[in-house]
Amino acid sequence: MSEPLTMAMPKGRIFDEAADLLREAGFPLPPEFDDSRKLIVDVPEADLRFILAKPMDVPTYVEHGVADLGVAGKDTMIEEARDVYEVLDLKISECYLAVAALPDYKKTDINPKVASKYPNLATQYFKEQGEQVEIIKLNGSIELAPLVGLADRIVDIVSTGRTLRENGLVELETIVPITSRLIVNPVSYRMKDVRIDNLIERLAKVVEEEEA
Ligand SMILES: Nc1ncnc2c1ncn2[C@@H]1O[C@H](COP(=O)(O)OP(=O)(O)OP(=O)(O)O)[C@@H](O)[C@H]1O
Ligand SMILES: O=P(O)(O)OC[C@H]1O[C@H](OP(=O)(O)OP(=O)(O)O)[C@H](O)[C@@H]1O
Repeated sequence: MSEPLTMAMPKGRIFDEAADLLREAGFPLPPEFDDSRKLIVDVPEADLRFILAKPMDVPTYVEHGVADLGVAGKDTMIEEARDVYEVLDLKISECYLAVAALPDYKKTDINPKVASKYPNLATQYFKEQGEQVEIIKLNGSIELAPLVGLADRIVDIVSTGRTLRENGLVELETIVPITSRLIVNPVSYRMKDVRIDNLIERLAKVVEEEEA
C-alpha cells in the first residue's frame, strides 16, 4: 500500500467551500469532517489524509513537503511567496485586496503609516507605486487602525464591503482580486504525479461546471 496523498486544508472560511468542491469531485469526505476538532483526518476511502492548518500556514506545510497539496488564498500565496506550484484556481472565497482610509484622508509625505496583515504584499505594492510608507503589521481587525490613529491607511481584504462601511472607511485603490488556489509541492508533483494529476483534473472539472 502506498502512502495516502496529504492535503493541507485551511481552517476558517475557505474550509467549507473547499470541502464541498472535494465532495462534488467525488471524494467521499465524512460529514463529521466539517465539525471535527481533529487536526489530522484520514479518509482512506479517498486515499487522502487531511491536515488542518491556519490559512496563512498552508503554503509552509506544502513547501516543506509534509503536505503534498493544499488550498490557499491568493493573498496568502503572494504574502508568503513559498516555493510551491499553484496548479488550479478553485474560484472560491472570492474577495479582493484594497487600500482604504477614513474619508477625510489626505496623502502626506510625513511619516505615512499603513496597517496590514500582509506586510510583504503591502511593502511591494507601495514600492511599485513609488511611495515610501511605514508598514504596521497587525493580525486582524485591521479596520480599527485608522479609527484610533495607529495608521492613516490600511491594506486589507474586502468582500461585501460591509466592514469598511460599518467603520466609516472608504476604499482608495483596488490592489488585486483574490480567490483560493490548489497548490502542490514540487517534489510530490514529480513523485506522485498520477494521483495528483487525477485530483487536479477532477477538481478542475467541478470548477468548470460551477462556472458554466
Ligand atoms: N471576507 C472575506 N470574504 C471572502 N474571503 C475572504 C474574506 N476574508 C478572507 N478571505 C479569504 O479567506 C482566507 C482565509 O481567511 P480566514 O478569515 O478564514 O482566515 P484568517 O483571517 O487568515 O485566519 P484567522 O482569522 O484564523 O487568523 C484568506 O486568506 C482570504 O483568501
Ligand atoms: O468586506 P467584508 O465582507 O466585510 O469582509 C472583509 C473583512 O473580512 C476579513 O476579516 P475577518 O472576518 O477574517 O476578520 P479579521 O479582521 O479578524 O481577519 C477582512 O480582513 C475584512 O475585515
